[in-house]
Amino acid sequence: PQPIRVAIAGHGNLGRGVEAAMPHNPDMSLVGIFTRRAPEQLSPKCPATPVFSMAEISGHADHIDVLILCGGSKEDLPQQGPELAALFNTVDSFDTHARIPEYFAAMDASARSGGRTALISAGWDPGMFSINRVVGEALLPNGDTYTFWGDGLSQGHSDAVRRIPGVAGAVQYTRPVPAAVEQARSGARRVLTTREKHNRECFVVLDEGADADQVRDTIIKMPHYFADYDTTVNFISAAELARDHSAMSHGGFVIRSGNTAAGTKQTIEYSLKLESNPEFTASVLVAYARAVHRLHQMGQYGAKTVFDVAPGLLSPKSAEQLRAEQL
Ligand SMILES: NC(=O)C1=CN([C@@H]2O[C@H](COP(=O)(O)OP(=O)(O)OC[C@H]3O[C@@H](n4cnc5c(N)ncnc54)[C@H](OP(=O)(O)O)[C@@H]3O)[C@@H](O)[C@H]2O)C=CC1
Ligand SMILES: N[C@@H](C[C@H]1CC(C(=O)O)=NO1)C(=O)O
Repeated sequence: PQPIRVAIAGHGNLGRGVEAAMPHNPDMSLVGIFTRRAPEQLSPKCPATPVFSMAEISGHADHIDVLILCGGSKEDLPQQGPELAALFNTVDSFDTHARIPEYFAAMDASARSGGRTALISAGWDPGMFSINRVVGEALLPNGDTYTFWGDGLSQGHSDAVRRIPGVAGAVQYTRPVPAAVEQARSGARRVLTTREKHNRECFVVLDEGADADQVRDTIIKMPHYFADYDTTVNFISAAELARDHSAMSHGGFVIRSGNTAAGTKQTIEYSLKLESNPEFTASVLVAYARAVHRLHQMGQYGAKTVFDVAPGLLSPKSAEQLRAEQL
């Protein structure tokens, strides 16, 4: 069969991660990268990959099977997603959890208008962790679920800080609170508040003349990202950011702790240890691009989430092969 023709919209950490994932997926080919910057500004991993201006993307709809949206969730995807979902089958990693219902509705209307399939909020959280939360509570109805991230770099929170006027560069680390992790693992099933579970720490490079107190205040009060957490903001130089904060490792785990009968304790745990958050997330997006291509061929139009995708659709192997090898 013809390779699945994949393109990237947005060339940042995630977009570069998709480029890195391509050689591991020989049933796919990368046919282009689209950017809002001047194409000649970009240096694709493979110099042969054509780079186009985002402004001309509508002219490429006929030779792209799946467009992987790699923009930022804070500002890019809410605008780019609905525009592109009418023209292309799309996969994205939209992760502003509180806004997922409204984003789903906008993507669903747009994808249906174009007879397209749009898989939103893939990745690991939302994404693989979401699946494990849903399966965990279905399997152990009498139980509690805990999600912990880090210690590591959240790309969504880092992107959100970078969008603040006066910020030239930034990263955000998510730090689980040890006492909360202990509580979750103890099986005591205590309710833990958002603030009790994680602290957040930002390292920010300011533009010349920017007001540090105003930037700190904007971060700490930012709804959906920082308002519900104890957050520390450190101001550093661009050189320090490049030297000390280029690694993007992360990870975390989802625990479902429950009882199947009085006193019979059962625990499910799914964990990730990631040396590169963007490369792992991009690998998830590429597997879901395979599923979206198949869903579209099956006439499954509109917006989907990871809850709607049968695991077998992620695999390049046939259903028969999977039954024989992995069941
Ligand atoms: N669901 C999940 O588990 C996860 C979700 N995510 C999501 O992925 C999103 C993207 O993260 P990430 O790739 O790290 O974000 P980046 O900041 O690296 O990139 C976001 C966009 O900014 C533009 N950009 C990138 N670098 C530059 C630059 N040097 N100068 C100007 N513009 C630039 C690119 O658009 P253009 O090329 O058009 O200029 C790019 O698409 C996050 O906001 C997060 O929400 C991330 C990890 C996990
Ligand atoms: N969406 C997150 C992926 C995980 C990490 C995270 C956090 O550290 O708050 N929440 O979800 C990201 O952008 O890295």
